[in-house]
Amino acid sequence: MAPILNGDVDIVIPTIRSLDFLENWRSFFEPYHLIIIQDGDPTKVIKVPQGFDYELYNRDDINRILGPKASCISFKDGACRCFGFLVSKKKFIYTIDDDCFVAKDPSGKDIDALAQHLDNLTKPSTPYFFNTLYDPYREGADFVRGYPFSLREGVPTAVSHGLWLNIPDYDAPTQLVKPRERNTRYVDAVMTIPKGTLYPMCAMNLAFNRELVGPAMYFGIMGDGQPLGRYDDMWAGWCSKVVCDHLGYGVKTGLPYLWHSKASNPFVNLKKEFKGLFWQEEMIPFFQSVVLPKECTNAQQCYLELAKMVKEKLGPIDPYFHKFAAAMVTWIEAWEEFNAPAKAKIDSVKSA
Ligand SMILES: O=c1ccn([C@@H]2O[C@H](COP(=O)(O)OP(=O)(O)O[C@H]3OC[C@H](O)[C@H](O)[C@H]3O)[C@@H](O)[C@H]2O)c(=O)[nH]1
Ligand SMILES: [Mn+2]
Repeated sequence: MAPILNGDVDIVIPTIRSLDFLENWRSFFEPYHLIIIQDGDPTKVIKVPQGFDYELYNRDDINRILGPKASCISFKDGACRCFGFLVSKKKFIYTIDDDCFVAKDPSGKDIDALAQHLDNLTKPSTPYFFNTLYDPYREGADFVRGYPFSLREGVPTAVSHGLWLNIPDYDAPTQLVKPRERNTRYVDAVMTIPKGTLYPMCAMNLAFNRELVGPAMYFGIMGDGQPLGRYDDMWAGWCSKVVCDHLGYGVKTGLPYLWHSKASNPFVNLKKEFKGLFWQEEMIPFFQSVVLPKECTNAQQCYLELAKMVKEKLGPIDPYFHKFAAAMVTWIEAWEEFNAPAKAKIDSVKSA
């Protein structure tokens, strides 16, 4: 793949707090364009540190730009970040939370997380056969004996999922029983998540190829007025993984690390996550059973088919999933409006 230029990347940041953390990233982020999604009170002024090239959207902007379609963008939840994915025109997205800082590798060197993500995204993935020496395209590694030569070309990588030192991304029950647990383990590896395997995608340190999988990176209707929260990235991770598996794209996890500085309130988190803790026992078998039609040849078409399946298969769990399926269609309508001129198969879903 051609080398990535600064102009090929947007950094999307959801914030309901402050952007002071950007000072810590200045040497790595200043050459790139930022898309800041200001959640919460739109009258609050969020200061962007001097010298960054950015566009900032608050709730009033989202409502003005999307009109009635704004109903598919969450309010009072980090899920609002997907508005930035929608309005971006770039090939690559990196999204990061505002309480994440530059981590150091075991040698004490600052980790340029964005550079590692872009390296992950420009090298192939190996979803069809696991390489036990991890990333075979990395300097100093290769495919091990017995690895089929017919599979060594790999497939395009659509998602790069990074990790976090210090505060781990635990669910509320785990946070409650292990309040002082910190992740101090730096694992020097990047792995492809095998085809057919789902994973808990965390959006704290996440990059993806917007052209390959952008339409499937919808973070759902969470937060204010919704029965669920903190399953925004999980939902997007399950949807994007089944879409990548169907389209023959790869998903990687591992390096880079960043430093997650603060734990969110576990009691608030428990309230947000509560229904998800048991609904996920039905959502995950649903995603594991998804078979997308071969006629679906891009992420938009796959996503509209998924929306139909969500309505049919998860709708019986709770009326929320009917709303969710409708929001998935609205998201694709908005995506088409802002991106692909070609009309997706929206009519067929609408008539379903
Ligand atoms: O109402 C809100 C709450 C938060 N944000 C922004 O979202 C980012 C994550 O917020 P926070 O660091 O408080 O949550 P964590 O529990 O650490 O994050 C995990 O869970 C929520 C997300 O899925 C996140 O990706 C996970 O890592 C941060 O930038 C907040 O400012 C918001 O916009 N609106
Ligand atoms: Mn956090």
